[in-house]
Amino acid sequence: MSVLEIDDVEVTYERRDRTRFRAVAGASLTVGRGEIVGLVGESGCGKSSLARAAVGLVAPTAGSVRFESREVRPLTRRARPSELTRLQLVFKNPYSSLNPRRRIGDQVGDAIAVAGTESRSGRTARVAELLELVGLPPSAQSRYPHEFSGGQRQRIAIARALAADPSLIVLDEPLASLDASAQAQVANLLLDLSRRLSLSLLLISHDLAVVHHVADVVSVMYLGKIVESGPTREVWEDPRHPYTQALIGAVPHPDGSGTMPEVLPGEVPDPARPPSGCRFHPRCPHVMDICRSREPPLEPVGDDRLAACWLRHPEVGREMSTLPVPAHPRP
Ligand SMILES: Nc1ncnc2c1ncn2[C@@H]1O[C@H](COP(=O)(O)OP(=O)(O)OP(=O)(O)O)[C@@H](O)[C@H]1O
Repeated sequence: MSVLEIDDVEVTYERRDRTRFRAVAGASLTVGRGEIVGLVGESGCGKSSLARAAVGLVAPTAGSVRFESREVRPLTRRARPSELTRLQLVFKNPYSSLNPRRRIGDQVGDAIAVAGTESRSGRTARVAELLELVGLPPSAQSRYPHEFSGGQRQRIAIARALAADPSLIVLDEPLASLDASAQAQVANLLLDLSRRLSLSLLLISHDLAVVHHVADVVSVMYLGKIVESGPTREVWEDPRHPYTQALIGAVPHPDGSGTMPEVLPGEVPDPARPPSGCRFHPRCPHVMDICRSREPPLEPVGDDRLAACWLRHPEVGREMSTLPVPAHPRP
C-alpha cells in the first residue's frame, strides 16, 4: 500500500520579471509503507520543489498529492493540519532549523508537544528515547545546537521529526552538508530507523551513490520530469536512460580516484526555457532526430521499471544492448 502518491504534479514559479516557469513539469511517484524511495538529479532539476509540494509547503499548479489516502492541501498560515502530522520534512541544513538559544531537550520536547504524541508527564522520558533512537546520549538534552557536529545536528533534526510518530519523512539533501564519514553514519541511521519503525522515507539527493546505498527504489529527475525509475539495484546495475548512466558514471570511485572524465557535458538548462523534444537532448551522447522534436513518454522498460527515452521505445529505439553503459563503482 502507498503512503504517498504524487500524481502528475506541476510546480510553477514566477520570476521578478514576471516570467512563469515550471520547476516541476508533471512528475509522479509513490512511496510504499516502510519503503525508502530516492529522488536524484542535479541541482536545479526540481527535486526540492517536488518535496515541498509533497508536504504541502507549495501548492502544485496541476496534479495531486495524497498522503495516507488523503489529499495534501497547501498549508496556510494557520497550524499544520493534524492529518499531516505523520508526514514530516527534514531540511537540507540542520543548523538553520534548530533554535540556537534553546537546549536540545526543549526543542525535541516542543516537537512532541506540537504533535501531541505524549502527555506532559511522559515528555522527558520520550525525549531521551528519541535521542537514543538517533544515537545520541541523554546528556545531549541539556546542550545547545552549536555544541554538536553537523552529523549530530542532523540526528537531532531527525529526532524532532520522529517526535511526531511519522509514517513518512521527506528528507531534502539530509547529507549534503556533512563530511564523508558523517554521511555514511547518517545514511546507516536512516536505513536502521526505516527498518525498525517501518518508516517510509523519501530521500532527496544529488548523489546517486548515497541513494544506491539507502533506497529500495529510485526516481531520477531531470529538468522537472522523472526520466527513469525502478528498483535501485537494477537501475544502478543497468541504467536505461542516458542521464542516469551519466549520473552513475560521475560517481567517484571508492578508491578515491575521483570522478570519471566528463560524462555529462554542460549544465541543467534554465527551466524557463526547456529544450524542445526530450529535455535532455542537448547533453545526450545518443541524441537522434526525433529527440529534438518529440518528448519521449515515460514508459515501462521491464518489471517495475520506467524510462523516458526514445532509444527504449520499441518502434523508435535501437536495442538497449547496443548502448554503452559507463563503468561504475561496485558497492
Ligand atoms: N521560490 C522560487 N522562486 C523562483 N524560482 C525557484 C524557487 N525555488 C526554486 N526555484 C527554481 O526552480 C528550479 C528548481 O529548483 P529546486 O530547488 O526545486 O531544484 P533542486 O533539484 O532541488 O536543486 P537544489 O538541490 O539546488 O535545490 C531552479 O531553477 C530554481 O532556481
